[in-house]
Amino acid sequence: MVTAYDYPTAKLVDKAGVDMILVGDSLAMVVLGYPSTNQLSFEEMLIHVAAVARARPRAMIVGDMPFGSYEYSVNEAVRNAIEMVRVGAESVKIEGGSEMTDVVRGIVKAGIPVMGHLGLTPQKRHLLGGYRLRGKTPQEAKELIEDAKALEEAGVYSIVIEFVKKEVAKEITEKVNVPTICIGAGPHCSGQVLVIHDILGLSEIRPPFAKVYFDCSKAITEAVRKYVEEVKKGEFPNEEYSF
Ligand SMILES: Nc1nc(=O)c2c([nH]1)NC[C@@H]1CN(c3ccc(C(=O)N[C@@H](CCC(=O)O)C(=O)O)cc3)CN21
Ligand SMILES: CC(C)C(=O)C(=O)O
Ligand SMILES: [Mg+2]
Repeated sequence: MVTAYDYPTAKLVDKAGVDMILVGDSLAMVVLGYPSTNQLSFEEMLIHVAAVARARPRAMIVGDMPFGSYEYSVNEAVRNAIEMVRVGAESVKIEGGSEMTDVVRGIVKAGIPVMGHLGLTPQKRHLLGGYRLRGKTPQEAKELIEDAKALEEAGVYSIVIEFVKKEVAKEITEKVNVPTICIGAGPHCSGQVLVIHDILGLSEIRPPFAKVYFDCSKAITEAVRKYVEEVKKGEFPNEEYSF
């Protein structure tokens, strides 16, 4: 799984062969320039889910429920999940464990597959005390395993495990019967996910677990620098591009 937030990127990552495209709320930070994911509105998320859906990818589209769109009540969570599906999401992801089981049940009852998200849940970072590695103490490990079981029991079809000790992610993967999709939680998971801007070297804040596969930032700056230079020199547009 990889994130994508717009039409052309969705086309490109789908062509690369991913199984799932996550329209993550990381959109807030990597595309919209907000300081955290907490600033993203539900309306902004809908615009990006719709853009990805227009690419009609083969991969399944997972829409990340933004902060404030599923916490007030089960009713509001279901209403918003339905809105996500109306604009093109094929499943939704919500952050949280045992405390979110009623919301998971409600959304699944409405016919929408729900993906869970445990460990470092960025929307709750003030409560967790920052973007820190989770599952370091036996108590934290125990809670994560219990949360995973509670989510499975509530009906999630998969669980994202973010920035958790690899041994704990392994134990969760062994103890639940739904696939685990990990990010910064080691290799002993059913699948992996990364933020596309991290893969391409286009993010300012890059977590320690994100690998840059190709640094596009230099290529972009260089291409535009050349264009500026050619325009200033009067080399562009030349005959070929003039009509
Ligand atoms: N570009 C990007 N990639 C991501 O994977 C991502 C985002 N943005 N934004 C939303 C969350 C935030 N994530 C993050 C962000 C920072 C750290 C990080 O630097 N952790 C430090 C400690 C920082 C602290 O103590 O607050 C570490 O070394 O553990 C980890 C995960 C993962 N998610
Ligand atoms: C990193 C993934 C799991 C995510 O939630 C996001 O991109 O918002
Ligand atoms: Mg997210």
